[in-house]
Amino acid sequence: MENIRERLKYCTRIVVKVGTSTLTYDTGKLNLQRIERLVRVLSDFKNQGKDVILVTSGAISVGAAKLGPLHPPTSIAEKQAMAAIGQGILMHVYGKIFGEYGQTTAQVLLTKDIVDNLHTRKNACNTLNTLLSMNVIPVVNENDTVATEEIEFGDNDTLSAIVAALVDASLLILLSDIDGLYTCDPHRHDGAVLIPEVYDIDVHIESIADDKGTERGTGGMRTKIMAAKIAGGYGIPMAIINGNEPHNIYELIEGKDIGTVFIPDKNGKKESNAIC
Ligand SMILES: Nc1ncnc2c1ncn2[C@@H]1O[C@H](COP(=O)(O)OP(=O)(O)O)[C@@H](O)[C@H]1O
Ligand SMILES: N[C@@H](CCC(=O)OP(=O)(O)O)C(=O)O
Repeated sequence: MENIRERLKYCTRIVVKVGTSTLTYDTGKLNLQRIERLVRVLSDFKNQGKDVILVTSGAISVGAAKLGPLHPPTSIAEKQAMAAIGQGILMHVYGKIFGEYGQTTAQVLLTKDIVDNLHTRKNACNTLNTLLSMNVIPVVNENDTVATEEIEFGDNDTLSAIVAALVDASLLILLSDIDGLYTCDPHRHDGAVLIPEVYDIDVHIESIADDKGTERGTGGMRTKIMAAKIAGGYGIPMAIINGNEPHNIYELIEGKDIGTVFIPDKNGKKESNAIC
C-alpha cells in the first residue's frame, strides 16, 4: 500500500487549526512563546512556496482574560462581547509576529449560514482564494460576535475542514493538546494506544472519540473526527498532532511517524473547489 505519509511533503496548500488550549495558558492569556514558534514554522512554509491558512481559536479566552478574573462570561452575549475584545488582540499579535517574518495576514470571520448559502459561500471562496493568490496568510475564526446557535459551527475543528474544502487544500492539520487519536481518551482511561493511521471512519472510530475534551477545549475528539469526515469527503487528508511543539509540523510533513493521519476515501469528490 502506498505510504500516505511520504506524500505529505508534496502538499502545497496547508490549513492549520490551532485550539484555545494550545494557544493560551491556564490564565486564559496568550502563550506567546508557542505562538512565536508556530508563526515561524508557518512563515517558513510560505517561504518554501506553500500556501498557508491558519484557523485560530482563542478569541473568547483572550477577551475574558483581558477583562480579568472578575468578569467570567456568564451569558452568550458576554461571550460574544469577549470574542469581540479577544479577536482584535489575536489579530494584533498574529499581524505583529507574522510581520516580523515579512508575511501579510488577513482576518476572515465566518459563520455557518455564510457557508450554507450558495451566494455567500462563493464570496467566501473567492476572498480566500484571492488572498492566497496575493501571497497573504488568511487567519480564520468563527465570527463569534454574531454567531448564535442557528448559525454557528460551534467548534473550529469543523470550521477548519470547511475552510480546507473552500480553498481545495492538500492537507488539514489540527494542532491539539494531545498526540493524536487514541484507542480511548488517555486522560480518562489507562492503556490507551495511539492510532497512527485511520483509513475508514467507521462506527468503531466514532465510538472511541469522546466529546469530553479538556476544560478549555471545545468538542474533544468527536469534532475532530467530524472534521476528518468532512475533509475526507473532499479528498483532503487530515492529521492530528500535538501543538505543544509547533516544530512537530515539520516532522509530519517530512513523513515521520507522528500523530494520527486520516487517509481520505479514494472516491472523495476531489474536484477543484468542489464546495464552491
Ligand atoms: N479517543 C481519544 N483520543 C485522544 N483524545 C481524546 C479521545 N477522546 C477524547 N479525547 C480528548 O480530547 C481532547 C482534545 O480535544 P479538546 O479538549 O477539544 O482540545 P483541542 O481542541 O485544543 O485539541 C484530549 O485532551 C482528550 O482528553
Ligand atoms: N471561536 C472560538 C473557539 C471555538 C473552538 O472551537 O475552540 P477550540 O476547541 O479551542 O478550538 C474562539 O475563538 O474563542
